[in-house]
Amino acid sequence: MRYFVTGKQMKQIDQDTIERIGIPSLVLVERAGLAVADAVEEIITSGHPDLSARDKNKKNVRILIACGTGNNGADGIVVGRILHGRGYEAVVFLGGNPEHETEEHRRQQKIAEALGVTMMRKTEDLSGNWDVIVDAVFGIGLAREITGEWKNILEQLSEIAKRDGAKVVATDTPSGIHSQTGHVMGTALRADLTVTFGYGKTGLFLYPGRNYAGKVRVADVGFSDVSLERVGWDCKSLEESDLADLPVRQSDGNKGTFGKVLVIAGSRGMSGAAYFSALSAYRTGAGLVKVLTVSENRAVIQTQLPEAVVSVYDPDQITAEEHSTDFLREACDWADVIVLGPGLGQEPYVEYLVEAVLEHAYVPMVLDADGLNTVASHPYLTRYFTENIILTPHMGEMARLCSCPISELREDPVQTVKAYSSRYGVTCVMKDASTLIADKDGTVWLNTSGCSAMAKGGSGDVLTGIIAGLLARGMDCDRASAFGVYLHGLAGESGSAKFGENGVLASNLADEIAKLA
Ligand SMILES: NC(=O)C1=CN([C@@H]2O[C@H](COP(=O)(O)OP(=O)(O)OC[C@H]3O[C@@H](n4cnc5c(N)ncnc54)[C@H](OP(=O)(O)O)[C@@H]3O)[C@@H](O)[C@H]2O)[C@@H](O)CC1
Ligand SMILES: [K+]
Repeated sequence: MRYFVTGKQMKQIDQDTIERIGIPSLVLVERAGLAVADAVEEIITSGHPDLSARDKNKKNVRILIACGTGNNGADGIVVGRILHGRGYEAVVFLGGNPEHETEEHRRQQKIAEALGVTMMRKTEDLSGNWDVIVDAVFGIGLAREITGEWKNILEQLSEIAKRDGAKVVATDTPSGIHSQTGHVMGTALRADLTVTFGYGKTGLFLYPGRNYAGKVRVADVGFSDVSLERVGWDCKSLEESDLADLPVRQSDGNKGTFGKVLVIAGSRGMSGAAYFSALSAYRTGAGLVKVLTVSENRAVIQTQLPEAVVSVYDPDQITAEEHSTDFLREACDWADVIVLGPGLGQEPYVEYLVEAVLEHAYVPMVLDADGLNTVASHPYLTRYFTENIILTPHMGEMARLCSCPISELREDPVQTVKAYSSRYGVTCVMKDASTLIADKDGTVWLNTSGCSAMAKGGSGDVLTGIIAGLLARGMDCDRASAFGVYLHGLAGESGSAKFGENGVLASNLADEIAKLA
């Protein structure tokens, strides 16, 4: 499990480490600079074929370290000093008003001066022919939109990097990216690699920040989890080693042991969503899957997925009249887990169907797609929400549920999903390029697996089925959601490796999940 923090939390961790624990700031800055210098050298010697050929003569490798006036700049000066000491042509650019330089910054300048490191202040000198640019302009101290001189400098650095084909290594955060929201604050310098200190910063994993950060490496520079526990964190994130926590399949189990999933999905002329959810629930390990759908879909689903039990209804019989939905009560009683919504459509009867299921279900439920749209158009249905419910809206559906534009939801996505879950006491999976999951207690998971292959028809139905499968295997709503999203992303990655990001289909995702879950 990884923990991501906001810039503000990281500052408190800094403070706790220095003031309470007693590790001097000088030590932290030194280790931060060393971690970046090592990463730069790694790029020079391995990642960049042109450079490794010239590595025999380190003096020919030209590295620019662009430094701001804060402690991010102080880290940068350390990077310059270390690389200079290792024999590279490392040049430190000091930008901004010298009167604003921090104590650490001044201390590092003195050391660098004593060792003969080249330092310059004129922006005209930026235009060398650089192999690597180290961005040490702004870190977690970026406090406002970037304008004026710094905007010009960062834009100039972007152009120079492009022109020279230089690799850009960001120190802690790419300058211009908000460490909490991932927003571009006026302008930002795109990195190939970001070496971030202590803990991942949420903004490096949310878009557009994620695009600017490139590969992210978290370097241990001396912070301790003791400080993290005191200060708190913003989100959790699953990693491959967490898959060991998936429930083990009992060797003496039967199909009842592994849970019965009821998929209430599909509408006239629309059977695909029901099929993908049911297939994925089975592929994730559910013992028995029943699809409850309109009569017209019986034949096609039985043919596509003979393993599923298919039960049907006539939509014309579902009305506001109470007994018209009695069959739904019986179906709910049968299930250990319910999926409600994929491909249900938005005909008037769907409101009565959704209400009846929400009212009569006492087991964990994944509410998706048209189930969500129905709740958005009939907000009174939220009164049936319980902690057993997982909502899986994409951003458009979330905007409808919250009655506000997507742009507003993205202003602070972590807070958006947290506020919704806490308000209604549900688990909410807000699906986006970086999906966020929040439970009723305010814990947020940020998912880092997956790729653009996931943005395709049927992909959401597969995710719904995966989460249902994990619920059927006995996981709690919050963990089933976080693990489901993570596995879904991994399935996208392994599917892409076979078919390419353009070629992966929802059915491939369901097939890949079989090997992962
Ligand atoms: N001991 C430690 O603390 C450790 C810290 N570490 C490192 O320090 C970094 C945090 O350092 P930090 O707090 O000094 O902030 P930093 O990111 O350098 O930026 C502040 C400067 O930027 C300026 N500025 C801000 N926004 C601006 C804007 N829009 N436009 C223009 N200027 C703007 C602001 O100016 P001011 O607001 O004062 O005018 C100030 O001068 C952290 O990311 C990590 O790299 C590690 O070494 C571990 C130990
Ligand atoms: K930076």
